[in-house]
Amino acid sequence: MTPDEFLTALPKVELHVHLLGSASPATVAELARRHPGSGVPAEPAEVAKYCEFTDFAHFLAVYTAVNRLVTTGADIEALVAGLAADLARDNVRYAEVTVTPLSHRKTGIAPRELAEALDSGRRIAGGLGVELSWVFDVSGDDGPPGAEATLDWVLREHPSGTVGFGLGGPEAGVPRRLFRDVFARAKAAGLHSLPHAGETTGPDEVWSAIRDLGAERVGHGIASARDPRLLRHLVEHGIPLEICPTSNLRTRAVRSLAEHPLRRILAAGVPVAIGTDDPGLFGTSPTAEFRMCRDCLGLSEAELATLVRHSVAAAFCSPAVAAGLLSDLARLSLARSI
Ligand SMILES: O=c1[nH]cnc2c1ncn2[C@@H]1O[C@H](CO)[C@@H](O)[C@H]1O
Repeated sequence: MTPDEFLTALPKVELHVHLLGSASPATVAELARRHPGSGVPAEPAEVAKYCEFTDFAHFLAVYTAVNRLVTTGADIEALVAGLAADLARDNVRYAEVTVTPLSHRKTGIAPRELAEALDSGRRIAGGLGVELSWVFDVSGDDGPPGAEATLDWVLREHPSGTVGFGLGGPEAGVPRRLFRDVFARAKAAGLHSLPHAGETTGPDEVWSAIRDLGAERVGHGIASARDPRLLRHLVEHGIPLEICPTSNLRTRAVRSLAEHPLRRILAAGVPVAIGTDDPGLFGTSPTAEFRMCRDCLGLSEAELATLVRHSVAAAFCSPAVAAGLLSDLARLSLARSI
C-alpha cells in the first residue's frame, strides 16, 4: 500500500462541514445558471476564481451570495446527496453537517420543506454508507433573536439525526457571551453545544464559548495556541477543537501553513478533529486535509490515525458506527505497523 493509498483507506469522520459550503464549483455554476444576474459565475472555472478570498469578510460575502442561489427543498436535498457522495468517496463513515436554517428561510425555503429535504438527503447518505447527523447553527450577525428563532425551528421540526446547536459567521464584534441564554436553552433541550470560536479572534472568545455557551467542542479554536492556560484547560476537560487547515489558509485566518498552530495544539495534547469546513468553496476534501497534515505539517501516519481516533471520540455517532470505524482503523494500523 502506498502512502496515498493509506490516506484513501483511512476510515474518516467529518465533524466540521457546512452543507452550503460543500457545494462544488460545478454545483455552484449550475445553481447560478438558474439565477441569472446573481453575480455568481455560471462556469465552474470562473467559480473557482470567484472563491479566491482576500480576507474573512470577503469569504462570508461569497458564502452569502452562493447561499442566495439555494431556494428550494430540492436544492437542499441535492446538496446533501452531493456531499454524501463526496464523503463516501473519501471513506468517511460519519459526518456532522452544519446547516443554517435561518439563511435558508431567508431565500424562501419553508421550515417544513427544509426539514423534509434534510430527512430525504440523510436517507440517501445512509444508502451510500454514510451516517449523517445535523448541527443547526446561526450566523452571529443574526444575533440572539436569530438564534432563538433557529432553536425554535429545531425543537419544532427536529429532523432525524439532530445532535447539535452551533454559532458561525462573523466572530469579530460578535461576542459569544451574547448567545449564553439560547445555548442554555439548547443544552437543556438535549442539544450539544458546538460553536465556532477563536477562528478570527483571540483566546478570550474560546474561553467564552466554553464558559458562556458550554461548548463541548469548539469550531476552529486555533487562537487557543496563544494561551497555554487555555490549552491545558482543553486537555484537562477533553474539549476537542475542530481544526480546518485549508479553511484557515483560504479565509486568511492564518497567513501561511508554516504559521498554522496545529502542531503546537497537538503537542499540548489537545484532542483535534480535522474538518474541511466548506470543501466545495475551498477546493478540499477530508483526504486532502489529511494529505496536507502529512505533507505540509509533517504528521506521521501514526499521528493521522490518532486524529481519526480523536474524531471518533468527539463524535455523537451511534456506538455501532464508532466500533466499525475503530476496528477498521485498527486493521489498517496493523497493516502499516503503526
Ligand atoms: O469557516 C467558517 N467560519 C465561520 N463561519 C462560517 C464558516 N463557514 C461558513 N460559515 C458561516 O457560518 C454561518 C452559519 O453557518 C454561515 O452563514 C456562513 O457564513
